[in-house]
Amino acid sequence: MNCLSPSILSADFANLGDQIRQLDEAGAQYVHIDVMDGSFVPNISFAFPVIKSIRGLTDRMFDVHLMIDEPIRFIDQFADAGADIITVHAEACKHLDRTIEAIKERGILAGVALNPATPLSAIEYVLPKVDMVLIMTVNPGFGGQKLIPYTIDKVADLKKMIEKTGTKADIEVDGGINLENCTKLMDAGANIIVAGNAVFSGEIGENVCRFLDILNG
Ligand SMILES: O=C(CO)[C@@H](O)[C@H](O)COP(=O)(O)O
Repeated sequence: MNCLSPSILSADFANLGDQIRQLDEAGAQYVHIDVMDGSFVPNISFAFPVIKSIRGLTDRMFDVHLMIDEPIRFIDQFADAGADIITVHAEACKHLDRTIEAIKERGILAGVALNPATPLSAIEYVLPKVDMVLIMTVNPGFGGQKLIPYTIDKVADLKKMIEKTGTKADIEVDGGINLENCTKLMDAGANIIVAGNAVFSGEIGENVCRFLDILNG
């Protein structure tokens, strides 16, 4: 199934609750929550208190993307705050396998993310253990960037790798995705589309519906 995961990094934080309700009512299946620590990426966003405070507003999947160093230190807090899926960066974990196990021990879904320049071989051995692979289509840290074209080939290569190994991970893509380039990523094999600016600029409900029309073919 193809799903939309709007990134609330691009939301109006003064009206966050209302904007999350708009996503929910329009049918977005996931809420993408970007956590940044100012170390792994050159920006700082928000963390547990914000996630906890919006958890009661929707039953949609909370898709928590940790752009933080050594995320294993905080898995329990993010699970307690209400994450349904926690995605960690392969580049940020000294012990990636142990970190994935720590997420799974909490009974939630585990994802692994790769920066644009990181080869797929970095996740070869953990692929059977994860529920989702997140291919960054921009360098992480900021919303509103332009998609890096070579990442589309990377998605296609990941799709082949998943098929060849008989594994079942979803493929999520994130960064610079809009109504114009979204189909290319789906054709390459992505089935979970993250979009920030393209959802939150203008009329949120209408933007979600336009994405869902594309995702539903
Ligand atoms: O993780 C990130 C950025 O690091 C993304 O989730 C962006 O927040 C997506 O925003 P757009 O590129 O779609 O505006």
